[in-house]
Amino acid sequence: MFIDELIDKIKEKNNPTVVGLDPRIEYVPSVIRACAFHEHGENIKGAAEAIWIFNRRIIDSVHDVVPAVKPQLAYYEMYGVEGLRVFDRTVKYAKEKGLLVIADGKRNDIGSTAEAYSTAFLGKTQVDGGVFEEAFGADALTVNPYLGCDGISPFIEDCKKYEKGIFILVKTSNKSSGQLQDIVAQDGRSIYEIVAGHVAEWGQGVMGKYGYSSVGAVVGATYPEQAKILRGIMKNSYILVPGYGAQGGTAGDIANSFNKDGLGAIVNASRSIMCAYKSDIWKDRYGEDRFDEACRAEAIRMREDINSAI
Ligand SMILES: O=c1ccn([C@@H]2O[C@H](COP(=O)(O)O)[C@@H](O)[C@H]2O)c(=O)[nH]1
Repeated sequence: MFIDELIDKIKEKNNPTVVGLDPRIEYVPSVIRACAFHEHGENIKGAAEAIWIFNRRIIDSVHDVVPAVKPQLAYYEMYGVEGLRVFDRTVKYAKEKGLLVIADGKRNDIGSTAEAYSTAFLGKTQVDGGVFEEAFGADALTVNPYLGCDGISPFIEDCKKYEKGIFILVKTSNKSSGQLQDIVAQDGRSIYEIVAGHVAEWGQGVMGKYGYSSVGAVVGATYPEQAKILRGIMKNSYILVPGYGAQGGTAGDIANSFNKDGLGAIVNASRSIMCAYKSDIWKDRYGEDRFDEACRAEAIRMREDINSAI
């Protein structure tokens, strides 16, 4: 099941972090861009090709360091159909390299449409006469809880049926997340605490061998105090922690998302890894041409940083 596989890989690599693949054409080194534009034209197709090569080289450089990657759908959808093709190739390539893939799509809708979203990312699509085929075939998906439990159930059913995982938004890392999530709504509890209670309950039917559920939560690194409360409410839920690095979250900030067993959370970094070759730490050692080596160096630095804090 997803959560056991994730924990096995975290243990094997001694690394509770995930590399976010949120590519923008301006992150791609100029030589790769020029080559792709020359071959495919200076258009969306050329940009998509350049991004694919960028992603592939990042995956090649970090696949033995991290347990998983987290491509964010928006960065592929912005290149239309060509971008979605790159998303698909990226998912397949990462899996070939032994990585788990967490698709960050924050999907949901009314039950029937949630079911279609779940089929697209976690389940199998019925093609013809009972033949089923994986569409995107991610290992896990981020999910929005705003529609309530009938929007969540289809994803949980697919977690059970296909051994997949979901991470439900509980307390997001952005500045205005408190505008709705912090509203005190019931018995002195905030909305994020109430959602966390549901996440804990929804996860009960999908528990793995380590005592964690394949139904996890998203809690931003930028809210360490809230993370402490949430860790207490969702004792068996794995927490996906975005906001480390580019958004200012530090290793100290993420410590509250972990349990005493050193498990319970996986920390994401996207821009700080993808653009490591431009950072003050690595730019003098690795130029544009060696951007992939800079990604690897930053992924290793992040692993050490996080491990030293938990
Ligand atoms: O609360 C949330 C939920 C998701 N994200 C996503 O994580 C990455 C963060 O990227 P960085 O470059 O490391 O800041 C991105 O895909 C977000 O959409 C989040 O940041 N906060």
